[in-house]
Amino acid sequence: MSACEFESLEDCLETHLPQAELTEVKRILFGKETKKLELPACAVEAASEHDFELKGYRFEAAQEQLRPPRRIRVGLIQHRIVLPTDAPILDQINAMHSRVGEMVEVAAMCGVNIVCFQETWTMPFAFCTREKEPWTQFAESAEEGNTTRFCQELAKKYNMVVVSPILEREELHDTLWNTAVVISNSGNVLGKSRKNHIPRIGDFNESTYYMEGDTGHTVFQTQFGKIAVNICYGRHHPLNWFMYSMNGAEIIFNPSATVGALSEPMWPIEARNAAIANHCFTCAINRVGTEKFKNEFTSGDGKKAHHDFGHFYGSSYVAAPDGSRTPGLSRTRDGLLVVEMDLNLNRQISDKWSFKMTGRYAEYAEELSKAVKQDFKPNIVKE
Ligand SMILES: NC(=O)NCCC(=O)O
Repeated sequence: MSACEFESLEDCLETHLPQAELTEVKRILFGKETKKLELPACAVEAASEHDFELKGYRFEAAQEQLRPPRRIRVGLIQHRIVLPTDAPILDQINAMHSRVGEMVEVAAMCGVNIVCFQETWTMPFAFCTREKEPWTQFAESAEEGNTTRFCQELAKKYNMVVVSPILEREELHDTLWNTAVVISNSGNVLGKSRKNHIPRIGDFNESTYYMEGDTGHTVFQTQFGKIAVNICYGRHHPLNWFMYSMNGAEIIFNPSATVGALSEPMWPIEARNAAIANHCFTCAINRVGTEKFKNEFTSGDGKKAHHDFGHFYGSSYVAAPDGSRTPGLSRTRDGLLVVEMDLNLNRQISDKWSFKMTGRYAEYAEELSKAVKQDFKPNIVKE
C-alpha cells in the first residue's frame, strides 16, 4: 500500500485492535477521550452529497461556580486542489472558492463560530517548482482581494469568524507574503498574521517567493475568543507558539501544507505539545492530495527530476490543553472537522499544571539576550 492510499492511523487501529486493547491504546496515544459531537442530519447529508468527510468532537471542561461555560465551535477545512495546476489561474481560484464555499455552508449548519482554511488555500503549493510564473499571479491583497471579499461574504452570511490563509501581495511595494487574513463575524477584516518562519528544507522553496512576516505575534480578540495564527513551519518553533500564548491566545490555528515523507511523524506531536505547554487549544490543518506540475523540477538531492511534491497527508486535528486530542481527518479526502470546546478548560489546566506560572521567563530572557550576541560564551563547566 502506498502512503497516499493509507486512510488514517485511527481507522487502522479501529480495524485491527480488539476493543479492550483499543481503549488502552487510545488512552495512551490520544489522552482523555473526546466525545463525538452530534451533527445535524442535513449537514451529514450535504457532506456526503459533496463528497467530503465530516467529523465532530467535543472537549469538555468542569462546571465552575463563578464563570459560565465558554463553549464555542471551530471548523477546520482541508481539501485538495480542484482543477489541474495548468488551468487558467482565475478558474483555479474560483473553483477553490466554490469548493470551500460548500464546505463552509456545512460548517454553518453545524454551528461553527470560527472556521480556518489550510495554508495558501486558493492555490496549488507550487513553491517546489522555483518558477515564479504563473504562481506569483495567485497573490492577492489581504484587504481588498477577491478572496478576502469572498470570505467577508461568508463571514457575514454565517455570522462566522473566517481565517483565510493566502499568498498576499502588498501592492504598494509589490512585496509578497504568506498571510492569514482574519475576518470578523461582522464581515470586517480584523487584521492579518504573516508567516514568520520560512522553511529551508526539501522542496519547500518558499524563500524564493515571499518574505519572513513582520506582524509579530498578534492575537485577535473575536466574539468567540482570542485567536492567533501560527502558519505551517512556525509549528516547529516552540517559542513561536509561546509568544502567541504570551499575548493571550486561547486558540492557535496552524494552517499548513506538508508532505508525508518529510514531516508526518512530527505532525501529531508538535501542535499537541504546544497546546499542553501553553494551556491553550491548537488546531493543525493540512491539505490533501498529490499536486502535479507541468514542468519537472529537482530537489537538489541528486535524485531524478519529478512532477510532484509528494502526498499532502491531511490529518487535521485539534489538541486541548489537557493533552487530549481529536482523531485526525482522513489522510486522503477533503474534510471538515467540527470541534466544540469550552475555553474555560485553558485556565482550569493552567491552575492544575501551572506551566506558565512556573516558567522562569525573566531568567530565560536574560540568558537568551546574552546567547544571541556575537561574543556569547556558552555556560559550560569543564573539569
Ligand atoms: N508549508 C511549509 O512551511 N512547509 C514546511 C514543511 C513542514 O513544516 O512540514
